[in-house]
Amino acid sequence: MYALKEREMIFVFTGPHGAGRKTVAEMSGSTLGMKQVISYTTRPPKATEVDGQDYHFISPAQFVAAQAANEFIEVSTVNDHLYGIKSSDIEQMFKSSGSIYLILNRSGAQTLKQLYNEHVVQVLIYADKETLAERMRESGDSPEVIASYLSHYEEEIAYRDQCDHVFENVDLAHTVFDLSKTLDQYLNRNLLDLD
Ligand SMILES: Nc1ncnc2c1ncn2[C@@H]1O[C@H](COP(=O)(O)OP(=O)(O)OP(=O)(O)O)[C@@H](O)[C@H]1O
Ligand SMILES: Nc1nc2c(ncn2[C@@H]2O[C@H](COP(=O)(O)O)[C@@H](O)[C@H]2O)c(=O)[nH]1
Repeated sequence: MYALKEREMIFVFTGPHGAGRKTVAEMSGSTLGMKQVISYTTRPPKATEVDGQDYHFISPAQFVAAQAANEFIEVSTVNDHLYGIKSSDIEQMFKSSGSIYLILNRSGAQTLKQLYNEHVVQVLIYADKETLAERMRESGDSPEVIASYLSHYEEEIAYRDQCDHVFENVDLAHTVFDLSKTLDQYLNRNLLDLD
């Protein structure tokens, strides 16, 4: 496992599927100069997804081989598909950025917190169930896919009590503004510590 240096920070975005975690994390991330660590998954790519950008899409056999070689620091199964993060990718990202972010479900967030403790800031992004269903319908998900994602809603929302910050994402610009301001405090705190 990669040992973090004193001022290195990991921001973990969690919350229910479709809440806008990816959208707000990318927007705040680019403003604040944070890099995303991309997960590996055995889930097939959606029409709009790009390999290496949204996920590293790999076969179940490739995933199992990487797991057997102890390459993942965290693995999760969602809707029968495997997801994981490689320790080497975290180390690589820290070579070019003092802080990184990941988008994970609650089990992934929990594992990162256990592994890296005070270096991890957990941020929960949410919207109400009907808003999420509407967003998923708009992006072309079938009723079955929507139902299967929403079946995790309560479980993901219940994690809010263990998160450092919680944002309801209704107005996108508003969420990104508040989020960036909050995360900037952690980054500035580290800069001040350097003085
Ligand atoms: N505040 C918002 N208002 C309306 N639509 C939004 C808002 N935030 C995000 N969206 C849209 O909702 C959809 C889901 O957003 P996003 O992919 O960022 O969610 P996510 O939580 O990362 O979910 P996923 O697990 O699908 O990656 C996208 O089409 C995005 O453009
Ligand atoms: N614990 C982990 N969760 C992950 C990882 N990569 C993504 N995710 C989360 O899984 C669900 C499903 O993702 P989807 O893209 O298929 O909708 C979602 O909550 C992701 O944030 C990971 O490496 N570990």
